[in-house]
Amino acid sequence: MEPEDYFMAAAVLSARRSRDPSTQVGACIVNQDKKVVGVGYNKMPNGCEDHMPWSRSKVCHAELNAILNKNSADLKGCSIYVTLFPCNECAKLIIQAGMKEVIYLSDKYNTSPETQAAKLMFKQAKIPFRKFLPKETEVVLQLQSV
Ligand SMILES: O=c1[nH]c(=O)n([C@H]2C[C@H](O)[C@@H](COP(=O)(O)O)O2)cc1CO
Ligand SMILES: [Zn+2]
Repeated sequence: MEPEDYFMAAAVLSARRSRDPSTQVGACIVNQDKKVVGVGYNKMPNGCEDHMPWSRSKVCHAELNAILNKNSADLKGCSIYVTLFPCNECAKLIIQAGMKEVIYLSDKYNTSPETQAAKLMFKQAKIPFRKFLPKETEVVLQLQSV
């Protein structure tokens, strides 16, 4: 499997854990040695899952969780693979963490002010973003031993 397909597949798989009924988002952070250093998905804050109805405003975004889950000292020079273009709040985190590029799958909220603000900030911070172009468009997982 191509490394980039693997990284985006890790983001897609992570998104599968999200309990957001409308949009499941996954993020996978990769360092300059092409090692995965953090993954995350959009979820309620720990311990709050059972006490609140699902609410978009209370959720921790996939990018935030991937950053907090990092297993390296810092994220300087890392790339982030995301299944949805980051919002303005996540863009700030990505910029401040010193990441070097953003690779996204969907840009379905392209016209929203949050996405527009995120793109503006990435441009100003000179962090390139590009749409992911897979080598393989489908990954089949077999979880049963034969
Ligand atoms: O950067 C992001 N990261 C992220 O995790 N999300 C999550 C928050 C919500 O749970 C969901 C968006 O919900 P909706 O499609 O209903 O607006 O995606 C959304 C964005 C950008 O919109
Ligand atoms: Zn966000």
